[in-house]
Amino acid sequence: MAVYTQVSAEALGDFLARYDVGELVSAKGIAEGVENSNYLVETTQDRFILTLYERRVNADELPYFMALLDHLAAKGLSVPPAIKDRNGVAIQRLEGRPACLIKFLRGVSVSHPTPAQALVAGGALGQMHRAVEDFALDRPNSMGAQTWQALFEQCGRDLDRIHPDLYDRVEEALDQVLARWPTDLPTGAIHADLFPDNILMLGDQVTGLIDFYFACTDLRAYDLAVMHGAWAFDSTGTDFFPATGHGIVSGYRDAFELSEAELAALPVLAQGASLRFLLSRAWDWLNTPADALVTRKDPLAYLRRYDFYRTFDPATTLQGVNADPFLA
Ligand SMILES: Nc1ncnc2c1ncn2[C@@H]1O[C@H](COP(=O)(O)OP(=O)(O)O)[C@@H](O)[C@H]1O
Ligand SMILES: N[C@@H](CCOP(=O)(O)O)C(=O)O
Repeated sequence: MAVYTQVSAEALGDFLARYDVGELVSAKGIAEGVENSNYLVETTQDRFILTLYERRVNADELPYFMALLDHLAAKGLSVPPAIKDRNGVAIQRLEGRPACLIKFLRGVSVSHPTPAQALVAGGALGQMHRAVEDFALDRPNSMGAQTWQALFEQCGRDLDRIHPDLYDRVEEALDQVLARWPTDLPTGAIHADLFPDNILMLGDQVTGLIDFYFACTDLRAYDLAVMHGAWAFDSTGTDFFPATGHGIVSGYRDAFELSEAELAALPVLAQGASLRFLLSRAWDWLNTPADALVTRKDPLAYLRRYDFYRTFDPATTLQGVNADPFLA
């Protein structure tokens, strides 16, 4: 459960009084998520999400995220903009943390996406990339390829407390991936964390894209690679579901464009994405206080994905499987 900051009823009542949203009826901490504290807030008028920003979200960067959400919403995408108070202010403070009241979107995130759901989800990413072609703001990727070596060194030999040889494995993998990291592919605003838990769906329809707090300017195809890894495996990273992986890439291509160069780079981008989530999960695994109300995510599930993508990478000597995981 991700509730790092407790919000008292009194503080929440005072906070809501700044808005035209009615009176507080109830507030419940939301179990899902690992980065921020989220509450489902019900008032006499509507439901809202209350987010208090923790950990990796820098308060100075909230205006970028809010501008991106406003831009996407203005283009007709189903994303949740922050509600503005009576003075037009969206970014507030509550219980000592930066906080926003966010539009509630219908839908649920699927745990076992079907190929049909992957197709529409990949399409939603393509629509997002199209919609930001005229988005003017930039934000460097705070979890991008240039940051992985430092995060690896911060984890250090403690990685071997998670799994014997993990330090050596990651060191070698980083050398391999960073040496081949592409720099000449199209860039734009990317979501960078479009896991199934960040897409709300009803049946085979996407009803919302949420959790844009890793959004940044980076390679568009990297966003697709992140999504492929997050959607096309079981949660342990052991079983690969080819039709789901194909659905993500096909849906994206139907909605937007994917050049031959981007397609060719997907294996190394997916390896890099695997290392990115392996490292952030490993850091959290080693540093989350025992009493935190959050479920830590398994770093090794991304070591398995890395091994999978490495096997498919034509640039390595470790081939041996014929099927292409990205194309049908
Ligand atoms: N705008 C929203 N509408 C409906 N539910 C939401 C919304 N934003 C977040 N949620 C719910 O809260 C959960 C956690 O939100 P998320 O932004 O993923 O948290 P975190 O940033 O901590 O990972 C989501 O899985 C979803 O259930
Ligand atoms: N998706 C990341 C962790 C970030 O959590 P989220 O709930 O904000 O998506 C992972 O699975 O490691």
